[in-house]
Amino acid sequence: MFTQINYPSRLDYAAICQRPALEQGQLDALISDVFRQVRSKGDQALRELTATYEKREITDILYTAAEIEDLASKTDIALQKAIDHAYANIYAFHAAQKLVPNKIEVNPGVVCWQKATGIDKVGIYIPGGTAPLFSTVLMLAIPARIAECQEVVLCTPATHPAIFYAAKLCGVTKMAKIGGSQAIAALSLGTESVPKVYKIFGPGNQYVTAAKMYANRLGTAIDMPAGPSEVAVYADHTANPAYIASDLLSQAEHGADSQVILISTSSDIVEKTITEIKIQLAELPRKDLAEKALANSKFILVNTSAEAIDLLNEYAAEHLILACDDAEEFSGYIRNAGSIFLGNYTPESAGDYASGTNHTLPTNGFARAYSGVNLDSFTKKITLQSISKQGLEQLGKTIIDMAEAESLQAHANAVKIRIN
Ligand SMILES: NC(=O)c1ccc[n+]([C@@H]2O[C@H](COP(=O)([O-])OP(=O)(O)OC[C@H]3O[C@@H](n4cnc5c(N)ncnc54)[C@H](O)[C@@H]3O)[C@@H](O)[C@H]2O)c1
Ligand SMILES: N[C@H](CO)Cc1c[nH]c[nH+]1
Ligand SMILES: [Zn+2]
Repeated sequence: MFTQINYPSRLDYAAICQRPALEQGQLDALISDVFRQVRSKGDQALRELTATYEKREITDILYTAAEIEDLASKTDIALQKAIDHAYANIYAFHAAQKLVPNKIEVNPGVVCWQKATGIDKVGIYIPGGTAPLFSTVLMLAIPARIAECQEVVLCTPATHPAIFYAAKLCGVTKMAKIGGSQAIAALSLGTESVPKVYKIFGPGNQYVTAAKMYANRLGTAIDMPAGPSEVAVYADHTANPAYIASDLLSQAEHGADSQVILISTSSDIVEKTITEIKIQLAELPRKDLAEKALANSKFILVNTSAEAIDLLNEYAAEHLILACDDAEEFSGYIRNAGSIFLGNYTPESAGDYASGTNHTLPTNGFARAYSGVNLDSFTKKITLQSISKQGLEQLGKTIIDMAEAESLQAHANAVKIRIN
């Protein structure tokens, strides 16, 4: 079902950190062909690729305002309330990330500061291959709204009413009926119906993620590689095996190429978690997908918490659950993870939906170098400075000395002409 590894050495870490992946050469060929088709045939390519990869017929690429309104109104009332609650929490957490204006007088008369401006045109991808992830609408459209992005283009292959309800709530009006790598190509290149954007956001399967990385090479910014979901759980003797099993299964059910990892100092916890997984798995509607993901997964026994820390930092999980004594102190030793969940009462699904943090997170070890989506992802920072004549008189010699040493006389002259 999964691989059990007892007391690995550092030499085993590279193999443990491997995620399931499609054959790279074939994936690259598919993605470059999709981009080629979208570049040459625009909307018509989107219709053809949707028929090929999704067995769906589409005529108009964009939803009309009336269609959005109609679909949104079909959302169950209890679900509307849940989405409203999640909206408020996600909004509050992201609004608190706004840059506080801070002018610094670095020398008398020399003042520097920053301002953040929203990226004008952004594309947000909402996954919908095997599950309609309307929660992702909130995760992307809320920070886009707070950042005051001027144009937000939403692409999704899914048609669940809640996607439209969430989009309406967040003020998104441009929605395209397209998914997969063809949606990413459309956002990157532009077509008759889909505007070309400056930055593409959102999670997705390996096709979507590879397409985002391809778009990035063409010059469109992306949030980060946010591919197949994963979770690592660190559990000591204080953990609850039933809770751990539920958390591991919550990410395993995302797709066959998800991966879940349990690292524990207790063989008893590992054994009991395995038993719990079997019990809980049997009841899941997405049992088949979860089972396939478990086949990619690893349960690892380590000697000490220090070894666990080492391995967790190497693995750089998208989600890390710390089911251990003094989880907050333990979290201080974690350098690489997308998002950390502390203690026995913080399930990972809280962050997926409603606690307020963003669920669009780096996978496949990219948490070593990337952050998850946050308000900053939707902004650029512009620096500003204002120098008085007296300020320039004081700073001038430093600038002139440095410019002349770099053999850039015109740079030095721009100061000399003002102060001499
Ligand atoms: N990292 C994160 O932040 C995060 C967040 C949410 C979801 N996810 C992940 O997003 C993924 C969603 O995947 P999904 O497949 O359900 O939806 P998706 O919308 O990402 O992809 C579905 C689309 O992929 C295309 N596709 C499918 N098979 C193809 C093939 N053989 N060739 C070419 N194109 C193909 C189709 O166009 C299809 O509509 C899951 O892996 C999930 O774990 C990640
Ligand atoms: N766990 C996903 C991120 O990897 C996000 C999500 C959305 N809905 C459910 N889960
Ligand atoms: Zn999830």
